[in-house]
Amino acid sequence: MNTEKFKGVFPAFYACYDDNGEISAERTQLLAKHLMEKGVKGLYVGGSSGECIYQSVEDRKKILENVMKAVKGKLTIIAHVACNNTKDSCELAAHAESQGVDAIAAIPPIYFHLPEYAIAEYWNDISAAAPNTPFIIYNIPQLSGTILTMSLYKNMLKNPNVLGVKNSSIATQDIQMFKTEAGKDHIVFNGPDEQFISGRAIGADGGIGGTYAVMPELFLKMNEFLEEGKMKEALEIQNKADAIIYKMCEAHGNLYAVMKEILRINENIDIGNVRKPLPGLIPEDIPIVEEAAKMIRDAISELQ
Ligand SMILES: CC(=O)N[C@@H]([C@@H](O)[C@H](O)[C@H](O)CO)[C@@H](O)CC(=O)C(=O)O
Repeated sequence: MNTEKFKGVFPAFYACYDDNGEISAERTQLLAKHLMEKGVKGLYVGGSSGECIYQSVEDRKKILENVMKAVKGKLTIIAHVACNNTKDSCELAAHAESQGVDAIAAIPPIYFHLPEYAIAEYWNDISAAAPNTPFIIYNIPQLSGTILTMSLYKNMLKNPNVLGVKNSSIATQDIQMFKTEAGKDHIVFNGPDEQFISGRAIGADGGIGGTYAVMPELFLKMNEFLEEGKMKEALEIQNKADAIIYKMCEAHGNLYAVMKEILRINENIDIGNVRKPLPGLIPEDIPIVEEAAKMIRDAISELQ
């Protein structure tokens, strides 16, 4: 497998809605082009930040098709396809392959706590529906309720299409364990943006993050510094990024609602609001959002 194209900064793509809350093809393409111009390596489409759990199969196909149309093969595209049932997930996996994505990804099944052999079967069924596309396990135990154990990972590595893990668990040590187990020709992505540099330092090849899209410059610069061995400089930016994330998390509205508003303020890009039941912004959130938007502008202007 060519793993080079998976190394770097991958914003988790946001759901782009029109003013009625339906998927907007135009706004999806606009955001994809905007991020491409910022110089990111690729996009992670249809994950948590993409509000996948609140979208229909048709919604998700439409988003991916428009991202593919916008980037025209110039970015590495990873499509998250899990739908919480095997049939729909396989349909999205086959669709993603037909669109020419670089990899597909999937969380484990949620709600019922299934035995590991059933989780492996779920992932392998999805992978088999896109037989010519690498498969990435999305480990996000705090949301999915399932931990990617080493025994489950070892079992999954028997599938030659398994490329690695997008690791959103909080312990960075997990990154090291997945990396060591699978070896050089596999990939591990850092999930928590708050510890981008720690994840990269312990072995992550790149990062997929929900907050990158509002401040790609900061994550690109951190990545650059890390590649040059400049840890002190990278840490300085990480501290600023973390302060911004904590500020954004102060709002009553969901983090994605905050970030969509920040895109409007800082970039003049309107991708609509969040879909219910995610809470939208309330008037009291506006000063918080404005402050976070300014913190982002300041941090970018301070980059060397
Ligand atoms: C729990 C969670 O949502 N984690 C995010 C982080 O990027 C997160 O938004 C960020 O670290 C802020 O807390 C990502 O790992 C999720 C992600 O990349 C996705 O949208 O699929």
